[in-house]
Amino acid sequence: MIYHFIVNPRARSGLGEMLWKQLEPELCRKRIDYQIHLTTKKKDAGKIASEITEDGQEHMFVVLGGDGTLNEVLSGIKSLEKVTLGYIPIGSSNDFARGTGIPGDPFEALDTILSPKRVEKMDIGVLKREGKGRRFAVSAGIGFDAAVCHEVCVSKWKRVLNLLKIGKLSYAVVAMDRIIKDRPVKLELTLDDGSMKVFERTYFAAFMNLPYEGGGFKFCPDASGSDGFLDIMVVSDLSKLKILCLLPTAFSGKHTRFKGVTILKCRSVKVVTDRALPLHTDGEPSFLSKEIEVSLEKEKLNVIVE
Ligand SMILES: Nc1ncnc2c1ncn2[C@@H]1O[C@H](COP(=O)(O)OP(=O)(O)OP(=O)(O)O)[C@@H](O)[C@H]1O
Repeated sequence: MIYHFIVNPRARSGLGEMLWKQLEPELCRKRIDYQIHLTTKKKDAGKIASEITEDGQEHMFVVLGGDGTLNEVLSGIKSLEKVTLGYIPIGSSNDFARGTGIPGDPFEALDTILSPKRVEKMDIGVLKREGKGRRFAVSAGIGFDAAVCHEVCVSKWKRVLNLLKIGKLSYAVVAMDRIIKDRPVKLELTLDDGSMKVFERTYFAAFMNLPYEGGGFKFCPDASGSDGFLDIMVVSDLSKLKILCLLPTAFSGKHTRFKGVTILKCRSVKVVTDRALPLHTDGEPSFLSKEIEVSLEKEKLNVIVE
């Protein structure tokens, strides 16, 4: 089967193009049958994936980019179960690779794809708002973490820190700023078992398919991309000072000990807030909303993990 390489040359401020130039000779040397699809702008990766999968046949994709490019590819795939995905992580946050165990080194990741030992059937999440769905592989969120994604996308910090090779710090820098500015909301969760949980002063809720988001925050240490469940983390009823203390401990997953951090598991959840909040899927910001539904797609995606 032909390998479709979908490459974001602009990932990590231009590193994508440089790495592709280093990896391509390896494909030629190994006489791999491949086709290259370079993105030229936002949303291109989704269009490419959609066009390739339109024929309803099985396909092999290799995504070279960050979590954002991977998310766009997911959104374009017609039938998830007909695609086998290899991933070469070169973004600034790389939470998909971190959460699945895909090698962080691009050459090692390419070797894994070309000689796979394990292909996992992975859950893919979907966030629905006003009847429209957006897929995610890592996480979706409402509130503070989504506001951080919005701001990282427009802030100069990510570009500057990427150039210094510490791009993942951009989330931490912007997070500090948002904590100071954001106001809490009332949040109601209705889980698929019928139970309802109400949180009076909520800063954010993260719906995690994998353990990490935001460049290494281990928000749901027990999340697994193949268990058929979403893990939810709600941060509520805490002072801003406590949130500031809590965030660094989330890098190791120790934040779950704090009173005010609630972890839940479900297959689907309805979310209502008393004020419209920003949303994100895999760090890609989307609209503001007061009512969303988060669940898993019925079809699973075949992901080369080892
Ligand atoms: N050729 C392109 N030019 C400009 N933007 C692009 C291009 N291709 C993709 N994009 C956009 O760039 C954004 C970020 O890309 P990507 O996720 O690959 O890298 P990153 O931001 O460095 O990594 P991460 O998402 O892990 O932080 C995505 O939202 C995507 O839509």
